[in-house]
Amino acid sequence: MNDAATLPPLVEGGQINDHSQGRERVISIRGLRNQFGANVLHDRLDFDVFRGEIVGLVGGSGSGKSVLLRTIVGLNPWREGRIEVFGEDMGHLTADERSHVQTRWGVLFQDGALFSSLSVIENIELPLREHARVPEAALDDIAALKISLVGLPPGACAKKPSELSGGMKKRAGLARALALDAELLFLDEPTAGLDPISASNFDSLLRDLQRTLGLTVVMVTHDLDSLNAICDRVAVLLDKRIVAGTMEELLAYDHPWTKEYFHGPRARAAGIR
Ligand SMILES: Nc1ncnc2c1ncn2[C@@H]1O[C@H](COP(=O)(O)OP(=O)(O)OP(=O)(O)O)[C@@H](O)[C@H]1O
Repeated sequence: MNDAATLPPLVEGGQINDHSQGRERVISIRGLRNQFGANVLHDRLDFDVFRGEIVGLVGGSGSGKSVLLRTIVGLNPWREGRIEVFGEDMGHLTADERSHVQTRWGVLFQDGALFSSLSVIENIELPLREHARVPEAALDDIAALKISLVGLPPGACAKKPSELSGGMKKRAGLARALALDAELLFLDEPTAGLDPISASNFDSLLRDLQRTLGLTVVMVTHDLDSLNAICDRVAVLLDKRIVAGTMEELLAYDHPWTKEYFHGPRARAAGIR
């Protein structure tokens, strides 16, 4: 793998060109280093995410995409660097401050499966019980609202996750991630394992929710169709750093990995050119 120094030049926040003007940074990372033993995953990594955008996070297998998401949400202690979310310095929060920040984001991780012993509605009520002071009588109504928001029929409420299709499970997971009225969503390969039609329906749902709720979304994906269809910008984990830009900027970016990825046959099949 090339050394980070060989990356064509970037501007602030790992961007190819500056898109920051007049925009609020919901996430701002500077100089991040993550390392497991001798395995350095992130080094001098900068990354900005602006309010209201959907950013697709891509990169080779094992390049550290999931670890980056887990680091931002506080599930992975990092070695060096500064991470701000909503302007809060994530390295220096009290327990109360951390718990408050956590109510402003939702996560749908690959391993964040729904609890199989609970019904769909009980799964969605969990974060409401844990983090919000919602009166018991209002829990069912709020959870039912979230279930309809993600396009699940009311009949899904009482079902166990095992009774749902793959696409419905993803929607239920999304409803849980949105239970606390999150402003920011972290999704780790949300369309993995879905057939192309269900994946495309999930993408449309995400785009609709992002528009109507004003969400900011960071989404790890291997799905070039999703990248092309719904992402405003794409962030590539390259040589331990983030290179972020619009699809056009990445298509023109001079690096062997991006050239192969964005100009390969799978990209062409997804309509990227
Ligand atoms: N807690 C940990 N301890 C040690 N190594 C870890 C830990 N978490 C992740 N790794 C290693 O870090 C590397 C990056 O993992 P990560 O899951 O972030 O990759 P990824 O880019 O999401 O890959 P993929 O696209 O294959 O899912 C892998 O080699 C993984 O084994």
